[in-house]
Amino acid sequence: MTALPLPDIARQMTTAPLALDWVGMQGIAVPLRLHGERLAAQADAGVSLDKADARGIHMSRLYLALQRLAHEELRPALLRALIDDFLASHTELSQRASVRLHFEALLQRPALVSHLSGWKGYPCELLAEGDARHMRLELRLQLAYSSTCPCSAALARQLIQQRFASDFGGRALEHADLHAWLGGSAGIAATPHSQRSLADLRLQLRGDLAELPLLALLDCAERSLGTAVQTAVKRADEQAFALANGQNPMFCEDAARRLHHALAQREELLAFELTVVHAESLHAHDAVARSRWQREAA
Ligand SMILES: Nc1nc2c(ncn2[C@@H]2O[C@H](COP(=O)(O)OP(=O)(O)OP(=O)(O)O)[C@@H](O)[C@H]2O)c(=O)[nH]1
Repeated sequence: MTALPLPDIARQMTTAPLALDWVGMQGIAVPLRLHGERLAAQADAGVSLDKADARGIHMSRLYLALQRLAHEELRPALLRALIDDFLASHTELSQRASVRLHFEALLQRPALVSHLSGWKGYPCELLAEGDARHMRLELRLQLAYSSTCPCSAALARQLIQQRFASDFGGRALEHADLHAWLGGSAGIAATPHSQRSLADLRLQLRGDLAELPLLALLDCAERSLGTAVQTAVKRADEQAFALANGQNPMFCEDAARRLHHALAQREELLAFELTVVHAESLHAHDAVARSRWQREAA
């Protein structure tokens, strides 16, 4: 091949000058290091194109800067360094930069009672965006849980009472009869409906955090709900789950409030927006609640 100079279109001037909010690439495959483990991720990386007459940005420079994700632990400082790299490689062109990472955090979760554990995948998204001075960091987490309808639970209890009145009305109660009745199908004449539900948390993190509080925030959210979906399950675990559901009936409003109150206590957060979706088994549509919070200025 002859060593002719290669045409460089990105360095040309455009004939239709206009600054652009964001230019970059989406869906770049990258490995991440999280808690020392390697994870597969997809990255969206870009910069603003502030120089209105510049033809294009230099995509390869952003792509190459992303390669450090493969070697360094994913923490806020690494994202800050990436934003700085993006801007330093586009000094004439861009004032703002962003990187968004999509990945699944695979975490080992213990069973409720037995000594078993299993793996649970949590869809995550981490966005860092900013200029040379400020960086906004947003962590999006999704977690699944079970919600039992409190209205349905009350209606079921009423039916059980009615069945009790019809089976035992007008006769003296014998402990043994009642015990047997409770343990049979007559004693649970109706069951409340429950459904797999999803919490979608968009959490704005403080910029000065040394580590990503991903696990702590997931734990906090799952604790507040009380009925996170399980991994390894033996009958003893299933019974504990039935108890947790029975003690925790939740409308979508209840779930949103529980999460809100728990997350608003977290020091790592500046703001959040949360959505809970209960994929109703009573209806063919979902019940949804949203809530927002912002830390008051000190
Ligand atoms: N700006 C821009 N580049 C694109 C686009 N689609 C593909 N590319 C390619 O991205 C490649 C990398 O661009 P640059 O980073 O400018 O590559 P380069 O000129 O070899 O690198 P530098 O010498 O660092 O500027 C080029 O081959 C472009 O053709 C696009 O829509 N916009």
